[in-house]
Amino acid sequence: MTIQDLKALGNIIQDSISKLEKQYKDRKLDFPSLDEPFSNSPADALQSEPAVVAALNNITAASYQLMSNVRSPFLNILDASTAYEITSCLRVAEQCNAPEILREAGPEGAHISVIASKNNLEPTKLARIFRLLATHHIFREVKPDVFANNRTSSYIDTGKTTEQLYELGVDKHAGTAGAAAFVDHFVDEVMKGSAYLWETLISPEKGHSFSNVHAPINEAFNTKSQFFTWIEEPGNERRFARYPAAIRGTSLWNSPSAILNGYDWGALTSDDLIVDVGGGAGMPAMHIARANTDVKIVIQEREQVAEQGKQFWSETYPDGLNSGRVSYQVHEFFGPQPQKNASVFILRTILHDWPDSDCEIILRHLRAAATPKTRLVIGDFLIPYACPESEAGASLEGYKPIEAPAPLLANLGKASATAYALDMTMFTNFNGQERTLRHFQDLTRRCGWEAIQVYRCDDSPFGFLVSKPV
Ligand SMILES: C[S@@+](CC[C@H](N)C(=O)[O-])C[C@H]1O[C@@H](n2cnc3c(N)ncnc32)[C@H](O)[C@@H]1O
Repeated sequence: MTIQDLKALGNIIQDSISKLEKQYKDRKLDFPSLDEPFSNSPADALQSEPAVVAALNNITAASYQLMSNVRSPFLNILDASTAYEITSCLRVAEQCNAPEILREAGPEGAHISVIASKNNLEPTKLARIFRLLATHHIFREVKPDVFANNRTSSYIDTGKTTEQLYELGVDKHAGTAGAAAFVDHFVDEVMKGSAYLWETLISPEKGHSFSNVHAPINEAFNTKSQFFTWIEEPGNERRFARYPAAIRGTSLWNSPSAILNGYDWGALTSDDLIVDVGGGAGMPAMHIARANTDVKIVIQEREQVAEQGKQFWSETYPDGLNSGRVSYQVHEFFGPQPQKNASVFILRTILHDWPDSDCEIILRHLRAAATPKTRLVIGDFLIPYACPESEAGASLEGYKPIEAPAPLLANLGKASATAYALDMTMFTNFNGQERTLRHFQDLTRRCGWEAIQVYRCDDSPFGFLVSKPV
């Protein structure tokens, strides 16, 4: 990197800010302030517009690349070596219900002793934890030892009162979109599992294995159970209870309409049936059901999760279930598929949970139940390389590699980082993985499906791959 390259990065930032300014000015809005709590305002909603997303991605990628260039290698590597401290501190803040306590305190904030006493914790230790977070722009220290929410910290506010939260046996995440549960899952079992990545790689038994019980989480928690079995075992009650809410949170990592752009749902009629295989609490299905009020949807899940899902629907969109248009079916996807007349099978964030050999079993069962008109919609990250794709890339209708202006990394670096973090999470929990488009094309072809189209929002590497039976 030369001074010219630094200037080029600076120019990308300047240009992108000018584009943002125009988008906001045109609508007579101001850009949301980091100091203010998140609200579902028009200014917030504008952040999902493709032109705005493109500018935000360029700013994110360029500023992180600029920062990485100008800092000393030792400080860069030290930051990377201690990133887990942010994770640990975030866990404390979430467990303490700090976003909710600070919402009630208002913009003036609350002295750390308020958070400490509500949680029976030592206040000076807690202040240091919140100061680290504030230094990373999560919470604000408005006066010495007085903290307030900011845009980022308030995003994991469940909206519940502190009185509700400290009631015995309360389900903190019930009825929420899942942001806090998502954090809670990552900062607990995923972080602990991830700490054993190296031990797993060098394990004579697990290192070269693609078995679903040879994941870092198996090493970390000394268990031989696959993740979905393990999380239902005694001792994991809290983890299991929050898991469906955490999965709801996966609908927040790109614009809420991403699933709606994932297929031509509007073309489906009341004669059509969508089968959401491993549909979880059914957040993506709920988006589809609200947008297309004709189509029928069956959400298939394991028994306990189906019960959790029904509970969530009855709290948030009871009409879906009451009208009979949406229903849950208990089904394990490693067995034969009972729905033989589906227009669409959805597998959203399912295949990334499993190594290839397990995905093949799932895909073959769906293929056996497919009619010639059935379409398979796989929703997962389509992992870009960190270099220009050229001959390594795949091509398919609707697929275009990310176009990053030089000298940005070809995959937009920090702006695409979630995809790679999720890839490592899939490794950690399941010995699963996120896949490139070509990997998906090969995998589906082996199971009697032909990939025909990609639908992807421009805002992230997350995409929807449509296949037809061959
Ligand atoms: C990552 S979640 C995805 C949920 C949903 N598709 C979504 O995108 O929100 C994976 C889901 O697979 C379900 N699952 C795991 N093993 C299963 C099995 N053998 N049969 C059916 N569902 C299973 C889990 O209960 C979990 O809800």
